Amino acid sequence: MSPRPLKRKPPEKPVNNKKAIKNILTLLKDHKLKLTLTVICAVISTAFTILAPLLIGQATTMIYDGINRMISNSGSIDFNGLINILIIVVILYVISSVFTYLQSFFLIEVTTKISYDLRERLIEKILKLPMEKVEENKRGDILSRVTNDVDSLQNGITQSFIQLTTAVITLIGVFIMMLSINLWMTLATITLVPIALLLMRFMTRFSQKYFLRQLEFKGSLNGQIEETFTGHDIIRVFNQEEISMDRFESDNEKWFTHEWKSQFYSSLNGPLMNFISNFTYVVVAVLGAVFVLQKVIAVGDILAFFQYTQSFNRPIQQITRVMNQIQTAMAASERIFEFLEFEDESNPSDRQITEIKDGITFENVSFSYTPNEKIIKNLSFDVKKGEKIAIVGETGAGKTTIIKLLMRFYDINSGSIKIDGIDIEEYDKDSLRSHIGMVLQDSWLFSDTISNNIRYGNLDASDDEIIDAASQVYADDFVRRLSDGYESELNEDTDNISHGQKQLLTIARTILSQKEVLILDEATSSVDTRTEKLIQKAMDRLMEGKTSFIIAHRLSTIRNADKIIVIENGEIIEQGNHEELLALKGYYYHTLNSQLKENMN
Ligand SMILES: Nc1ncnc2c1ncn2[C@@H]1O[C@H](COP(=O)(O)OP(=O)(O)OP(=O)(O)O)[C@@H](O)[C@H]1O
Repeated sequence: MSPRPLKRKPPEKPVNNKKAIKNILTLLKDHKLKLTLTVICAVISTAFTILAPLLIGQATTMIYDGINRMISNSGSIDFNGLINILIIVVILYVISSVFTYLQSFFLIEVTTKISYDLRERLIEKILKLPMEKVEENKRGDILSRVTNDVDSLQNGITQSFIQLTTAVITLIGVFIMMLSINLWMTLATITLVPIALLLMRFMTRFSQKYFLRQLEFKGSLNGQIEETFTGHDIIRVFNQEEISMDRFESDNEKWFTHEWKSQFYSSLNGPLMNFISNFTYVVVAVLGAVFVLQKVIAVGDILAFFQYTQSFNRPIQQITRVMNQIQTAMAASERIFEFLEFEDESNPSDRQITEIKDGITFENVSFSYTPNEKIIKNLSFDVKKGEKIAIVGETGAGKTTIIKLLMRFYDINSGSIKIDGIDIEEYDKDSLRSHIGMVLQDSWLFSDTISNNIRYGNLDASDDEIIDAASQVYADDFVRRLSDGYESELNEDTDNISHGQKQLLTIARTILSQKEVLILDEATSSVDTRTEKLIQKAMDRLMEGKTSFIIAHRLSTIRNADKIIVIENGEIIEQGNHEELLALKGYYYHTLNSQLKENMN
């Protein structure tokens, strides 16, 4: 298959907050019970923490009064009362800790389940996407959505839920407690809140756009890292290290700049909030001193009030901090849902193909990937059941495209492709594909044992059937020579067996799958002559009695094909069997001759 230009994603639009929140809410909807429990636990644990300073304040007043009594010789500190208060404080803190733990416990259950479901939905979506969508999205970008974005969303929900609920409850509770101590001091504290909120909004708006761009570059960089890794040997062979590095550096730098800016603006929040908080502290201290002198409030109350002022500022700081996480989570949710909202591949018919009786016909088929460029032009040919048809032509002529059309990876623009006289558009796509087996140039094997790789063709196959399939394609010999035989593990890039051996294994897999129609994309990469002969024999064995499409590069291998079609720029320029095409003295004749001469040389 010919390489395709990589498409870069267009610059991302700013987050649609309303939609992102709606999407996050739909995720939370299924977990109402646990979320309610989380909130209840948060209320209890926070309420108990809020009560403690008041009691500690009372204890302080008790000590203060006791010392005064001792000075005036009229009594001493009420130690019993003091111990009672302290015991209650300890109990409050213990209960509060238990409920804080429960709050996290319920929430983690919810968020990990949400991530689990999202990952599953994303993978399911990848498998259901139409071909063009898969091809137009970079692998690294999709990978980044499944891993990074799901993680960011999970962290965002966990952190924001815990911190927001605690912060709001604390704010309300502390406000009530402060009011119960003194109205004026409370008013002085809360007048500074709107200023803090305004600053917070300003900073968040600034950092938000950088957060989003940062995620985008992360996706792009992931794609490049993956390409550098998978194409490592190619990059080295072509001495393209520098270009690769330049490309990487440019995106890495953009990531760096955006990450730096987003972190910078969000980190300004902390010092600003601290300043406001310290300012409040001073105002309250002055007012408190005046009120104590006027004997309006007790000394312990001042101490309690100071603690409340701090507890009042902390949630505001927490909210600013959490705002950034919410922004990241919303950006992540947007990228996740944008992907999930792609239309699935349509499959309107459920008509099944039980058996192919007559054959396959292409009638005046035209097709283009992009509106302006016709790749297949008015193509007509037919293949009878059990026949072998070879498709030949220069690279980029459209051979692979013909196969993609037969598989219905793309829909044709005009004409029709028929199986037994019925348009393939009238069949269920899965049923159509289930009758077709493929052996491609890039033999796709996964990291598992050799026997499981062959078994992929038919999951119910017994060990004997696997060995039989391998023997039929002459793979049994080399497999047995491996130290663990059929149980040998192929590594991630399957580079522990040769290219030719991989081909033999994929042929064995296809033999096992017993498909009626076969598509063989002949490997162009050179394997040694002995393996090449083995592969050829294996392919012949595979094709026995099947309807086969062979995309051939070496014309010597298709002499005995029932029909050969020569494609040029998406059109058939010659068709017939080997002898007929030789007699034409056209493309086939000349190409075959030049290939034979090359071989002799
Ligand atoms: N997904 C795609 N989007 C746009 N153009 C494409 C796409 N796939 C292939 N093409 C273009 O269609 C033309 C035919 O490609 P095709 O892969 O069918 O050629 P081919 O004959 O199989 O080539 P090769 O022998 O190199 O595999 C090429 O010009 C190719 O660039």
